Amino acid sequence: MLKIIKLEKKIGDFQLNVKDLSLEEKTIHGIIGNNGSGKSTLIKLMTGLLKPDTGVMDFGTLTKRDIVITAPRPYMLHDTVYNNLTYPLKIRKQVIKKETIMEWIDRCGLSGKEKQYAPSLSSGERQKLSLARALIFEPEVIFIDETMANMDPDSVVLFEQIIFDIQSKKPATWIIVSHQLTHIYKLCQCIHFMDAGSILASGTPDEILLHTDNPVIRQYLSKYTIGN
Ligand SMILES: Nc1ncnc2c1ncn2[C@@H]1O[C@H](COP(=O)(O)OP(=O)(O)OP(=O)(O)O)[C@@H](O)[C@H]1O
Repeated sequence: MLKIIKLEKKIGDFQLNVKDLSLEEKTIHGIIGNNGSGKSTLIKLMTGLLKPDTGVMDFGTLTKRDIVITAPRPYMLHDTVYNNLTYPLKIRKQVIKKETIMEWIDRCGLSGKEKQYAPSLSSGERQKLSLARALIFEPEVIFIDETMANMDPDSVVLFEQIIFDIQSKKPATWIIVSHQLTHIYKLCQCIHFMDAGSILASGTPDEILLHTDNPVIRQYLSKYTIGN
């Protein structure tokens, strides 16, 4: 279990205040909520990119090396697509097999682009590469902050399949921030709704996305059609 107790962070006028959040491991979690509700701030705190004012985060025996976060506008190393994929393996002193790198390039729909300068990729392609770069070293916990927002629908489905494939073989813990609710509904086993810096509700996709009585969540959902 990844546990958070009384986590607080003030940034300007914004106050994050997560009293108690427990995330079951080897499960796919979604974090949803309106713009500015604190989703990115929460996962930046959880991954150590931001320092909390107060609070306890207990991730058991997991260390920073087991955790990865991908951003909506991912940073690309000033190098080739291929070398962007070898980097996470190098820093973790893992074996680099050309075959594995090429497999990931193919798998995420970047075939033929291995020698391309990564910063010259399109925004959707950069998101695909950043996800491949995050997954290639088989992390225990993966935080995805709207990293599929610029992908075309086929690519979103491709990554959904990659995620399901990983879960069937060597399950990881996923925390996915997204406004793509159909995608969240399909993927996640547990959904957490954020409002004004706090977790307003947690539950199954059906409880949160289909059958909630909460007026704030209903208002948020009223803009969406959740389906295939
Ligand atoms: N460096 C900063 N300085 C001032 N305010 C900030 C800073 N970083 C975040 N905030 C504010 O904190 C609030 C929460 O931001 P956050 O990015 O966590 O929201 P979010 O739920 O991820 O939103 P979105 O759905 O738009 O991505 C916002 O109101 C934002 O303007």
